Amino acid sequence: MDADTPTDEVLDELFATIESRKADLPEDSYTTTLFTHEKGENYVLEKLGEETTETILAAKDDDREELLYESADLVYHLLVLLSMKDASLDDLREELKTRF
Ligand SMILES: N=c1c2ncn([C@@H]3O[C@H](COP(=O)(O)OP(=O)(O)OP(=O)(O)O)[C@@H](O)[C@H]3O)c2ncn1[C@@H]1O[C@H](COP(=O)(O)O)[C@@H](O)[C@H]1O
Repeated sequence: MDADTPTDEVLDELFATIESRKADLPEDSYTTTLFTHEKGENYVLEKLGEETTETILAAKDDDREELLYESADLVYHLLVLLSMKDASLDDLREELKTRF
């Protein structure tokens, strides 16, 4: 993924990168540390809890910049969790579509 990626493709690119890290487990990757952590998926669940709290605090502070930053952290960790559980971004899209 790079800065030239069209905005509407960012989530797909990010999810593809996460899937690639899951397959290859390169050493210098934060995503790899999530897939290989000694606490297993519990570590990602903890991170999701932390990022959720930080997102809520940013909203309560009316800090738009921080809200977007923490929301991005939250979405990234959620996508890692979906990948870890062998669910995909398309599965998420399908679920959302059933609610239209
Ligand atoms: N989108 C992300 C992304 N969002 C958050 N993070 C990491 O998630 C961690 C968040 O944990 P913390 O909140 O503890 O981080 P922190 O900076 O100490 O604290 P805060 O200021 O965020 O509260 C940080 O280490 C961030 O770098 C991410 N790490 C990777 N990605 C994407 O994943 C791709 C692959 O990354 P690697 O696996 O590292 O190659 C990258 O190209 C990015 O596109």
